[in-house]
Amino acid sequence: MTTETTAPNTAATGQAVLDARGVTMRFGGLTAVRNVDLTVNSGEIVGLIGPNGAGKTTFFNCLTGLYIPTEGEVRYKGTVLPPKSFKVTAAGVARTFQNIRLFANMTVLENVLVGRHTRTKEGLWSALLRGPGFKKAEKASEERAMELLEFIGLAHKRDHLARNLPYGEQRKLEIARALASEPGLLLLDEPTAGMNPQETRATEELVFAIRDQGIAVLVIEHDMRFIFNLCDRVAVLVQGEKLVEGDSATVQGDERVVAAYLGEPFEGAPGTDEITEVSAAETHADTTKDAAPGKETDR
Ligand SMILES: Nc1ncnc2c1ncn2[C@@H]1O[C@H](COP(=O)(O)OP(=O)(O)OP(=O)(O)O)[C@@H](O)[C@H]1O
Repeated sequence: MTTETTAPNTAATGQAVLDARGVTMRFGGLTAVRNVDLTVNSGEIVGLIGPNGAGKTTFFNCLTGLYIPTEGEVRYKGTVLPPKSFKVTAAGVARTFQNIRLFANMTVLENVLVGRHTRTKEGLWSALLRGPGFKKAEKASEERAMELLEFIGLAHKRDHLARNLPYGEQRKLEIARALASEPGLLLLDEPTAGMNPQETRATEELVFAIRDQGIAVLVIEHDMRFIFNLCDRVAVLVQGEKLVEGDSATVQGDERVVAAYLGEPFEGAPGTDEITEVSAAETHADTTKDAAPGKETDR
């Protein structure tokens, strides 16, 4: 695989913005995420990759308060995040979803304004009475929303209904809505899914521009070219466990990553201990059966 580093990271990387420690998420008997540590520092773009069902989205959900992890702790700028998604957003962590979740019958501008609700202080009465405080806040919010629409290149479509936008623009609008909450960390879940190569390239530039504005980014994506071009660091999840973490070259050169994607067994693979135990138990059961008196021979 070729990698071109199109936009080297000139932003200063530093303090941990996100610090997830020992995150485990179980659903009944299934451990979807097991003891995962991950740090994202200021100025960084970090990628999270892994085969289907590896636990990437579940991990995102643990970071953003949609799930309360069975074990582990998630800190944003040193403070443990509350287990409620709107509080996580208010704290400074915004996200987009794998499946677009726009308000289809609202305009482009209205969708971005919705994203600002965690940043407006005007109360219910002020909003209902549309008093001077509310009007001032509303004007400021609209100005900021328009700035964001300029930033993502959709200002000219402010009054279009979200449902009428082409797919790639809907994805961009989701990003603008997430940015409207003025996050310090943006989590993107498959931002280029369904995009053509030009749209993917434009998204790459957009993510670099977001990083250059001082927002750290954690991104899940299946498009490896996109990930390896974009990210300062990449973590690989396999069967809920972090297998490898490093810069793009390290991860691309790791045979275990290739093997995990191809579904080939490798030494130390997550789940290997369990598989070995089950095979040993099966062999033991077969041996016992073979040795048992009265065993029928194959005919
Ligand atoms: N709410 C849930 N209840 C039960 N099992 C779940 C739940 N959410 C996810 N899982 C299971 O957890 C595992 C990890 O799923 P997850 O969606 O996090 O993987 P993923 O890496 O994001 O996959 P993909 O790349 O296909 O989106 C899967 O086995 C999935 O079936």
